[in-house]
Amino acid sequence: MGGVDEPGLPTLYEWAGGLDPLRRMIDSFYDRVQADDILAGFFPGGVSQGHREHVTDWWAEVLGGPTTYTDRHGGYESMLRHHVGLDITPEQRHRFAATMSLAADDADLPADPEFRAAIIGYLEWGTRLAMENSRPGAQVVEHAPTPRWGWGVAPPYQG
Ligand code: HEM
Repeated sequence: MGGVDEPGLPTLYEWAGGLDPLRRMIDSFYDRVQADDILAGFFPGGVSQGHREHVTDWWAEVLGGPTTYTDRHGGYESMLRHHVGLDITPEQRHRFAATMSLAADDADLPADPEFRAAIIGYLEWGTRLAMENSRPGAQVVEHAPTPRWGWGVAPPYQG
């Protein structure tokens, strides 16, 4: 699976342990969101199973796994469309990112600092883009590939 890192490094998807751990993280994340005083309002009636699956597929693809979100769920354009007009505040963005970090713990994702720094980097980037794109009248990038995230400046510590 192609990634943005040097050849020979595992993808973040592989390091995470594949789809099941990511599914556990997203499930726990949305369970927390449903009970959250400032985020629950984005999902009236709760977060559907379909939404949870789509977002899991998005994360898997971004982290270097299968391209299911692009192949079956509409790719970048569909993800973008879901955020336009939400008018996400800085406080909501921060809560979203902090909650995902807790959900990664809940799901027992690898806890090594290099892996966690990489996924928090993606979260910080992604939530800031989502917030900017969600402002009323925002000039959005309408077409783009689904991003691929890598280890960045801290490659995995492999002993
Ligand atoms: C790293 C940051 C983010 C990622 C990866 C992400 C991912 C996604 C994806 C993939 C979808 C579309 C699901 C589908 O195809 O059905 C979606 C929808 C949505 N996201 Fe995000 N999102 C991010 C940030 C945010 C933030 C910061 C908020 C609000 C605080 C938010 C609220 C929503 C809402 C309300 C929907 C639409 C639900 C619906 O109408 O079905 N997202 N998100």
